[in-house]
Order: sequence, then C-alpha cells, then structure tokens
Amino acid sequence: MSSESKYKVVFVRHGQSEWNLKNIFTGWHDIPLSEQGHQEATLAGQILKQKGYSFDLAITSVLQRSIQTFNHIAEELQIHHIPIIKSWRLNERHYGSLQGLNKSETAALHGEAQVKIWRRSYDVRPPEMSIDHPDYPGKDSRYKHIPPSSLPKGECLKDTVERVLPFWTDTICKAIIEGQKVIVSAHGNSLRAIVKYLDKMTDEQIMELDIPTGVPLVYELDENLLPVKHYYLISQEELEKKMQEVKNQGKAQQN
Ligand SMILES: O=C(O)[C@@H](CO)OP(=O)(O)O
Repeated sequence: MSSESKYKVVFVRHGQSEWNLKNIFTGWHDIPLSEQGHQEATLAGQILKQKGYSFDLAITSVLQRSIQTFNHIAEELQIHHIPIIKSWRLNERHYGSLQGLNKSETAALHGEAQVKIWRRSYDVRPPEMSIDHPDYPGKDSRYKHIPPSSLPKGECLKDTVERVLPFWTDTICKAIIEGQKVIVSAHGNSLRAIVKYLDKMTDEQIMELDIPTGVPLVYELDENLLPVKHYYLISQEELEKKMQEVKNQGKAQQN
C-alpha cells in the first residue's frame, strides 16, 4: 500500500457566523459571518499565503458564510479569477426544528447529554422541521432543482455523510485527480462527514471531533486519494483552544 503523498486538498470551516456568536443552532439557515468571522477568514487567507498555497478551484456550499470565507481567502491570495463550484451537498447538517434555538438554553431545558446526542451522535436525528417553518428548504428557490424527497427536514451526521460523499467522489476527487489544487470552504458537520470517511473513523470516534472556525486543514492524499497525513495550519495550543470553544457551545452554562 502506497503511503506517499501525491495530492493536497485544503478544507476550511467558515469563520464565526452571527449565529455561532449567539450560540444558535444554525444548520441550513443562511446567516452571514460575524465581525470575528470576517477576521478569521482573512487570517486563514494570510496563513495560506504565507505558507505558499494557491488554488485552481474553490468549492463552497450554497450558504453565504462559506462563500464569504472563500472570498476573504481569494482576496488574500489574489485568486478572485478561479472557478467556484457551489453545491448544496456541502451545506451544513440540517438541524431540523432545532434551527434557531439557543444551544445553551436547549441544554438547560433538555440536558447537556441530550444536546450532545443531537449535536454529535452519528445516527440520531434532531426533531424534524415542519414544512411550514420559515426555514424549510422547499420554500427556497436555490433548492428548486432538488427533488422534495431529497430535501432534508433534519439530518443526523449519517444523513449528511450520505449526501456529501457522492459530491466528494464525483466532483472533488475528480478535480484533485485532474491535478487541480482545490480549496473546500464548508461547514463544521459537512467537513466532519468527509473527515470521518477519509480517516475511517468509527461512529464513536467522530462524536469527539470538533472542527474549529476559519482554520485551514490540509489533507495530503496518496495516488488512490487515501489520506497520508493531515494538519491544521495553526499551533496545537491555539487549535485545542478553538476546538474546546466548539465543544463548550453545548453546555448549559458558558465558561
Ligand atoms: O449550529 C450548527 O449548524 C453547527 C455549526 O455551527 O453547530 P454544531 O457545532 O452544534 O453542530
């Protein structure tokens, strides 16, 4: 089995959004970056520039926080000209009727253990969103090409894996094999879906993985697109701090 690195792909979770800041379940709700999120995305671009990265193709979800994040990176790297593929398949995990609720208040009401199950279990779905909910994707013209039966009303990570992986294989892997340098600007849980697949993580292992906002994550892949190694482009200390911040969002009391 080859373990030589042949390709690199860079993932980045969008910078902090307005709803990350307010600690609200977000999912497919289309909320912009916060001031801190804009700064994190700019910093991600500066780090990539400083380390000599450049890209031929950008891939984002159809949610503005991922697109804004790439735009900051494009600004820093001066790569506004490269093609961007935007796909709903990279959207955040759909959080069902939890979307719009504060995570700490939900933990105070239902318990931290239940919130951890909703946030991080592999195959337990959050409560379903009704089709009357203002955020129901069937009301949004950007999803009109998707058959209603494929539109989520609330996903567990397993559901997200099932919609992300065909896109990973058919579009992202294809571009990587063609020799394109690809950056993927997406979301905490759509990236957890890809990472679980790449690193063959168990359903238990993935529960403990949190992806911080606005930090480039490099995967080196062999000729068969199997991972050789991966690393974040910030110090271990900063990384642990940022990962812990994500974990803490499910606590009834912050701090
Ligand atoms: O609210 C969400 O959509 C996600 C990402 O921000 O949160 P969590 O980390 O709780 O899965």
